[in-house]
Amino acid sequence: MAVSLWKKIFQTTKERILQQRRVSLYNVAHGYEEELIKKKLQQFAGGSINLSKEDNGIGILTLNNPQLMNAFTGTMMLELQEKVAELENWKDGKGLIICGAGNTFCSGSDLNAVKAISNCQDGMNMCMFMQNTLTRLMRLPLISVALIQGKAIGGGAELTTACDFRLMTPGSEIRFVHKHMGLVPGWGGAARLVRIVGSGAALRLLSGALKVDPERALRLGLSEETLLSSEESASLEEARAWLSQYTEGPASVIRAVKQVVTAGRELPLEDALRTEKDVFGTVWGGPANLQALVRRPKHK
Ligand SMILES: CC[C@H](C(=O)O)C(=O)SCCNC(=O)CCNC(=O)[C@H](O)C(C)(C)COP(=O)(O)OP(=O)(O)OC[C@H]1O[C@@H](n2cnc3c(N)ncnc32)[C@H](O)[C@@H]1OP(=O)(O)O
Repeated sequence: MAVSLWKKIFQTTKERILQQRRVSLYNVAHGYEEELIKKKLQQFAGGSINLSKEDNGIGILTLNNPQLMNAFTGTMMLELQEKVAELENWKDGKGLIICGAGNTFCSGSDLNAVKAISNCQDGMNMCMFMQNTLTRLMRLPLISVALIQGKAIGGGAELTTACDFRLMTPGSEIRFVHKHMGLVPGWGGAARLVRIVGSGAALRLLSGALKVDPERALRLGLSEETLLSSEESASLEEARAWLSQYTEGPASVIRAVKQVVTAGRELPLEDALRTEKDVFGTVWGGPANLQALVRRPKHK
């Protein structure tokens, strides 16, 4: 009886944590028509989003449309949503690196597609589609890093803010060019940028459409580190090594760490505390905890 009650409580907690992660910001109640925009996006094909899941629990997500500086075509937006869903179901995952093919990050949305869907309804639906996807990406229980080589422009700059950390290669730049396009960020990039660099710096970056080089990004706290190499595979190796400092250890614990930080970042204090309690319950008395109690490590 007691065992089945505990099982039920544990199951409900787990479901609650999972639900919180997958919940979409927008649905029909907001006038969002996902099937409509998916059909539209399908018409603008090209490029791909590639995901490789390594045995060490690190995923590498590559934006692959180098002819257009990895601009997001419609089908790439759809593929990104699919890959995020795949990562949500990857129980052994601990970390994620997002990078671009051809040694550049991403130049935002494909301007050819944007021109064709420049009416208000399509624009709103595309905006809600990308916000839903990038919010799910941000909430993945994986420690995520944007590896910025070359240029991260417009929506590409926004994508970097959906990651926990940004690493830049020498000579790379992040630039919110939206103002020059008569726009503001619409993929959630402004809201996230304010939380990363503060409202004053965010206002300067957006209203000036300023180029952010690695030095400025470090000063602003937008980037964690400037890597030594700007060569494609060497910088990926550096990013892997950087991330491994934080993903060392059992997946259950690393994922739990990300979950409590996500709750602290997003929820009002009391809700964050409750989530922390729920997540704590998933690791307390778990294998890693029991093994540590046997080993009794000294943290000198
Ligand atoms: C909310 C998101 C928002 C939205 O649309 O809703 C945005 O993302 S707005 C921002 C959209 N992006 C841009 O305005 C970028 C425009 N492109 C550039 O500024 C430059 O191409 C740059 C800085 C990315 C790269 O410059 P570079 O000199 O290194 O290369 P090229 O200009 O020769 O580019 C090579 C080739 O790629 C084409 N290209 C680049 N970006 C895009 C794009 N976003 N959409 C479509 N095509 C793009 C560029 O036109 C060149 O093709 P070519 O046939 O040789 O002209």
